[in-house]
Amino acid sequence: MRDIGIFDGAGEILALDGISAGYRRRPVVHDVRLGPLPPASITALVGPNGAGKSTLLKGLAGAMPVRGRAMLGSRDLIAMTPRDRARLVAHMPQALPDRVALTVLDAVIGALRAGPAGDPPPGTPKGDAERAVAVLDRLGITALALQPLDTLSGGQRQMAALAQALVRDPRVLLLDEPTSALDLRHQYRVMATVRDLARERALQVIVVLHDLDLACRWAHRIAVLGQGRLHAFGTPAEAVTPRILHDVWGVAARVDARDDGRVRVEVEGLA
Ligand SMILES: Nc1ncnc2c1ncn2[C@@H]1O[C@H](COP(=O)(O)OP(=O)(O)OP(=O)(O)O)[C@@H](O)[C@H]1O
Repeated sequence: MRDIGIFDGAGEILALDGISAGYRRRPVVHDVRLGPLPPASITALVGPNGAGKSTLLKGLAGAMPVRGRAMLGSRDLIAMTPRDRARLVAHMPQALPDRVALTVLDAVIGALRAGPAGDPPPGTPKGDAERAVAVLDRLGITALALQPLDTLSGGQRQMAALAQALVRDPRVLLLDEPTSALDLRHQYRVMATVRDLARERALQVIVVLHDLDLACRWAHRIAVLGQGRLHAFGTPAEAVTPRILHDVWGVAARVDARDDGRVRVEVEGLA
């Protein structure tokens, strides 16, 4: 397998086994077996609207019931108590934070205090407010700290939501379309920050993305979900093929392999 930029080093492998989830007895995610996901890596979860991507993330985050196993090293996230899982997993949902009068800084501090958080890396400031400020700084949004959420643009609220997930110092970071409202500069900033954090802290990152170019550019692994089932998993070149684009998205597309092992997708029409 041609691999791109996976970092050597510490960290635990994540592997999903037989994950199923649904709503009021309507199954939506079916028996997903995914992995092993290397430590310190980004896995992009892609697929058409309604494929079950958000449902899968919510299940892993403990926000809805789920069957199966999600092994982080030797620990099963699904079998853990909510408190133990909250220490390891942070979830940025698709829905943006409410338009409330809370400032960004208070919202990020609130996220940190919402439950038991992970252990911060050495050198992290001790106080909750200092920890929150450090995350805003890392994301380049310190200037928003004292602005109320209800005065922010959609993209700014998306950055605030990401800060709420990052401040918890998780081992597993689940991001649901974190760049959908962002301009090019902020898309780059978010993906580069997430990549750097994955490397520095040996995080597992699973990120839902609709933009396949963004996914192929930043992710080490791509998982393709269609109608709640896993259709492909591998490096971008392995998982994003004309056949998969045809079968899962219903489009006719050209996929150009690049020298660096990444791919570029050109949709030419509907299949
Ligand atoms: N709260 C809910 N109650 C009932 N059904 C739901 C609920 N949320 C999602 N669904 C259904 O589950 C299916 C999968 O939805 P999900 O949001 O997981 O898909 P997705 O792949 O994230 O889609 P998108 O790319 O459009 O965000 C859809 O058919 C959707 O209608």
